[in-house]
Amino acid sequence: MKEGSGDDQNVAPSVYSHVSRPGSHRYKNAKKGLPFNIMLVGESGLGRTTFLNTLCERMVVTPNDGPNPEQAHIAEPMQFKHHTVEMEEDGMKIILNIIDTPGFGNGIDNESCFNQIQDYLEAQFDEVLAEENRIKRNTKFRDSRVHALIYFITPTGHSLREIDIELMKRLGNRTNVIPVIARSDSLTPRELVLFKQRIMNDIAAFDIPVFNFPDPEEEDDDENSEENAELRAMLPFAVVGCEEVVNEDGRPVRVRNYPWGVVQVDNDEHSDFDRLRYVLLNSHIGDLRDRTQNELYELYRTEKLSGNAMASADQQQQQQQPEQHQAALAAQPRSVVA
Ligand SMILES: Nc1nc2c(ncn2[C@@H]2O[C@H](COP(=O)(O)OP(=O)(O)OP(=O)(O)O)[C@@H](O)[C@H]2O)c(=O)[nH]1
Repeated sequence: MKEGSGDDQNVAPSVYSHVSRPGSHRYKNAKKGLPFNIMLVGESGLGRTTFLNTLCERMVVTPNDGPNPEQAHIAEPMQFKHHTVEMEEDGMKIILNIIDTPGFGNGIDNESCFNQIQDYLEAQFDEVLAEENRIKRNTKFRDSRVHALIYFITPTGHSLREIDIELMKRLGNRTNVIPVIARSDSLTPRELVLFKQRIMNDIAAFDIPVFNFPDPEEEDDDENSEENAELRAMLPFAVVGCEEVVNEDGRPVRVRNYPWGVVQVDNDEHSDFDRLRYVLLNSHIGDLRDRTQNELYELYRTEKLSGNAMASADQQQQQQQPEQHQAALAAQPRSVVA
C-alpha cells in the first residue's frame, strides 16, 4: 500500500471480491477509463480520510494522528487536496479523482470555506465554458467538474446545524450534493432512524437542493424505479469507515472493532456504506455525470452568459451615454443669448 499525497496515481488490487452489479454496462466502452470527480467535505475528525480509503479499498492517504493539543488553537486554512485512483468496478475502468478539503469548518466563521468551495466548483465550469468557445479544441482537455460532493454530517442525533444547511444550500446548484451521516456507528439503530427523519425534514423545510433519486412515479423502468424508491428511503446514507480487514471463513471482511462487538462496514444491516459505494461507482455514476452536464452546468452557463450579456449591455449603454447626452443637448431648444 502506498501513501498518496498531492496528485498521485494508485493502482492496487481490491481487498474484497465484487458482486456483479447492474447498471454499469452503459460505460463499458470507455477503454481509457471513465473519469469521475468527487469532493469530500466535512469537519475534521468526521472520517473523510477513512471514507476515502474505504471507498478506494486501499490506503490512498494515511489518516492523521489526530489534533495536536499544542496547536489546537490555530485554525488551519482549508485546502484542496487531490488524489487520483484508478479503479475497476464490475468490468468498468474508472479514473476516480478525489478532492479532499481538510480544514473545512475549523474556524468560527465558515463563510470563507463556503466561498472557496463555490469558487472552486465554478472555476471548473468556467474551464469547460472556455473550452467550448475555443475555435481549435484541446484534445487533451480534462473535465474536472465535480460530479458529486459527499457532505459529512456530524452524528449529533438532533437535526441539521446551520453550517450544514448553509453549505448544502449554497452548493446544491453547483454540484450533486450527497449528504451522509458520518461515523454512524456512534448512534443506536433507533437514534439513526430518527436522525435520518429529522435531516430529511430539514432538507424539505429549508428547500435544500441535494441529489435525489428519481421519483418512482416518474420512472418508466420498473427495475430502476424499485431501486430508486429503496435508495430514496435510505437517505441520507449512514456510513462507517473501515478500521481493519479481518479474515472470516477465508474471506476478507472490513470492520471496526468494539469491546461489545464488530461493525461490518459492507454489511447493509450495519451501515449504508456499500449502497453508497454502489450508487457512486456503479448504478448512478451515469446519472451523476449527466446531471452535472445537463442541469447544473447548463444552469451555470445560462447564468454566466446572461450575466455577461447584461454586464456588456450596461457597459454599452454607458459608452453610448456621452453621445446620447450630446444628441439630447442638441435637440433641446436653445436660448439665444444676445
Ligand atoms: N467510530 C468511528 N470512527 C471513525 C469512523 N471513521 C473514521 N473514524 C475514526 O475517526 C478518526 C478520524 O478519522 P479521519 O478519517 O482521519 O478523519 P478526517 O475527517 O479525515 O479528519 P482530518 O484529517 O482531521 O480532517 C480516526 O480515529 C478514525 O479511525 C467511523 O465510521 N466510525
